[in-house]
Amino acid sequence: MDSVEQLIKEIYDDIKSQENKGAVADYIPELAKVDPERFGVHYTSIEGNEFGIGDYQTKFSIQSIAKVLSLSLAYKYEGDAMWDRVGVEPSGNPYNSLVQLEDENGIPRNPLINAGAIVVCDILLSRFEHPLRELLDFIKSICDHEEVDYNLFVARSEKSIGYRNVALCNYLKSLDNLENEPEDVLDFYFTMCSLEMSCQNLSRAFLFLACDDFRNREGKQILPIMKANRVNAIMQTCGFYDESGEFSFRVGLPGKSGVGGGIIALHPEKYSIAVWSPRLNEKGNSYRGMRFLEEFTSRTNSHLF
Ligand SMILES: NC(=O)CC[C@H](N)C(=O)O
Repeated sequence: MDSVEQLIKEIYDDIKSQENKGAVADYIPELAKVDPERFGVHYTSIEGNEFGIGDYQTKFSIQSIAKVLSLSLAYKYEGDAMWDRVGVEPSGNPYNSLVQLEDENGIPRNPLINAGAIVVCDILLSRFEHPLRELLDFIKSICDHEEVDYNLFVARSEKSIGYRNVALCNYLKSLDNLENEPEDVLDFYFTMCSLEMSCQNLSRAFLFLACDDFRNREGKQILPIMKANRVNAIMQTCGFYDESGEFSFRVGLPGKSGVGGGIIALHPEKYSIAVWSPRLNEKGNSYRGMRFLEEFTSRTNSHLF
């Protein structure tokens, strides 16, 4: 463990001493207020060894990282029937793109782009009486009941400018791929994206996807192994939108980014690691997060390929 700690510290210090590039996502007014120089990393091994550095305990807006959690919950209950409504192919397009939906009859390419995540929200809305509470309980069950919550200021802030997501949602409805009213689905989507977690919360929470026989504190398995494997496969191929190939190439792990500047990545049967740094590259992924993880998997020789 010492050497992993040492390595994380070295890479962290090294990247911190270099110019920080990119820009904070300011299209969501609340997110524009975040200090762009925040930088945190937290590592959790499947044996439970942990190490954090920098702002690893500060909660931030996890945004699209939440899409993996809602997908896991929906897949757990809905099973393979959900793949009739959302695909599992990389889109090669930005996360909020509308272009493929018309050609592909309203079936989004995958559940990690906005259109696909909106369909997943619709599935949860139809299945549960209190879907937001259900999602939060699910997350608490995987992160040892730590304090995590939605930030309703961020949700409202996104709603005030969420025109593209309104368009996506209405379009899905017109193509018959939403059961609920677009307004309700969007409220759920924006609130889900407003979830706040720290790097420490995230790397602990994602162990259920890294570890085949993961059991939470109550001794429960969260997802059957084959389902967890498939969620990982979707993260590997679709977790970084039109930079998914690049992340696979450079970092070589399943992972997911969010416009709040967070990235979670995991190595099956070894560890889960979260990085937060709000400045984003032009594809909307954390500049330092990508750099850190590339260095980390190169120097630990844990690129999966
Ligand atoms: N990539 C992201 O994190 C995008 C999520 C954000 N809530 C949006 O829909 O624009």
